[in-house]
Amino acid sequence: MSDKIKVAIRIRAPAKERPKNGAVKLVSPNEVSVTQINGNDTQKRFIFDQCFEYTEDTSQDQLILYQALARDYLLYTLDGYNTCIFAYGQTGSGKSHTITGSPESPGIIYRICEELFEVGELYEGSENGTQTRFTIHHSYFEIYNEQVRDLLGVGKCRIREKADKTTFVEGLKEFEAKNREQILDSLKRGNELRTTGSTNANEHSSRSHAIFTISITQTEISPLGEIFERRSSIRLVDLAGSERASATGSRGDRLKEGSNINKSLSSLGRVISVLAKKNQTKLVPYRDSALTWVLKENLGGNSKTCMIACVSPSDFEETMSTLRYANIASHIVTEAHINACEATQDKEQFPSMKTLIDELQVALSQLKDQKLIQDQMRKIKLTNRFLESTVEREKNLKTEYYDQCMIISRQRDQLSNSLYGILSDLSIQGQDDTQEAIRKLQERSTIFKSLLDADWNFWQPLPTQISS
Ligand SMILES: Nc1ncnc2c1ncn2[C@@H]1O[C@H](COP(=O)(O)OP(=O)(O)OP(=O)(O)O)[C@@H](O)[C@H]1O
Repeated sequence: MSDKIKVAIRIRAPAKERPKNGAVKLVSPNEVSVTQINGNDTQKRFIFDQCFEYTEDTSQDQLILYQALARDYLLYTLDGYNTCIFAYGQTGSGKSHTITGSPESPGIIYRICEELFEVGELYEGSENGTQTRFTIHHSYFEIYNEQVRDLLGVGKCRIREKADKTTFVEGLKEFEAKNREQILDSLKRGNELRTTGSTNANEHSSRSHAIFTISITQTEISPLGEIFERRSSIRLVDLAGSERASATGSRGDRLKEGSNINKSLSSLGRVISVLAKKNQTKLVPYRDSALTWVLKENLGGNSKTCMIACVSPSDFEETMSTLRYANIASHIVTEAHINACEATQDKEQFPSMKTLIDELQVALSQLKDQKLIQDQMRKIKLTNRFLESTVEREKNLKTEYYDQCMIISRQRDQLSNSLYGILSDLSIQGQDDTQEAIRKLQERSTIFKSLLDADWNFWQPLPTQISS
């Protein structure tokens, strides 16, 4: 799909250190006027896709810019397009403020991270049997004095060309991120390593071009095991600022850096003007600088790209130069397409994903078996506890019965003694007392029998039936 590079203008809040020879104003949401304050008050007007003015509430300004402009690029990326937002402008005009910002006044990267994971959670999961997985990676590098340096990994990297003529940074480390904090932590670490320096125009001036990339892989697996994959990335580029040595007061290293920055921005300008010409047949000089070589696809290939041109409200010459540059860029057309591949096209990956599904199914059935064993273990433990309490109860019962048995045995002894006494009496006293002795004997024999019965019951088997 052919797509024009979108160009937006952002007018920053006035800064004390800036010259006051111009007045940049918003005429309408897509038009700015620049007036030169030189007695004649010459005015020029420029039309762009969108224009943003400053207000007293910096944080609110950041939110408005994100919602009205940058969010669309996150959504395009989620649709599967490669996208890029780059901030261009003179030094101190608010590029880093726009791209990164600060925790108090978060810029585009902060806000993208916030929404990316929220949206990721919504997309992920299962619907109609189709599983969707989201994987997010990020990388961060700078181009300083024409050298590429990984800000998250170690050392220098090289820009290489692939067989399909796209370029990539060889050796650049990509890190997976599971949440917003992991990306923001990398951003903080990278910014601490990024080359900055102090100039007359900006106390914390970026002396390198910084490129932060978030890559998203969305994998959908249908119930039949077919795989549909989208891989896309969003590049957030904070360019070093164009500057005039006289304005920045640079010397020594700062001067050398400044000259390299200007060279690469001029080369970006040349690439932009070649690309902006309709039916251009001229070779695009991407190789002229590391910056244009690495941004090749974003400027003239498969990418939806947005340029945010940052300007100061009162600096006539610099603002005019930025707006002219932006105006040329607004004519560039890129060819963005959704980076998706279906299972049928992705034959190499298909068998490996099928193997993965088979392995997952085996693991699942093993887990089910484990669950069964756990259930049985629980039952056995319960039965065991029940058996223990039954044995304990039996023990107590036996003790009770034993005590009763002792009592009975004592009573039986007493009874037999008494019987023995009666029989002795009988033999001593003679006939008259016989009747009385027999009566006593019968009475005691009844008691004796009942005691014997009780004794007999005691030896009945105990109730031993235990349910499992
Ligand atoms: N729109 C804005 N509102 C409020 N403050 C801003 C705005 N733009 C920039 N600033 C402030 O101005 C200062 C310089 O801005 P910033 O560092 O973003 O400029 P820059 O274009 O990245 O400069 P350089 O090219 O030198 O790195 C910072 O303190 C920043 O917070």
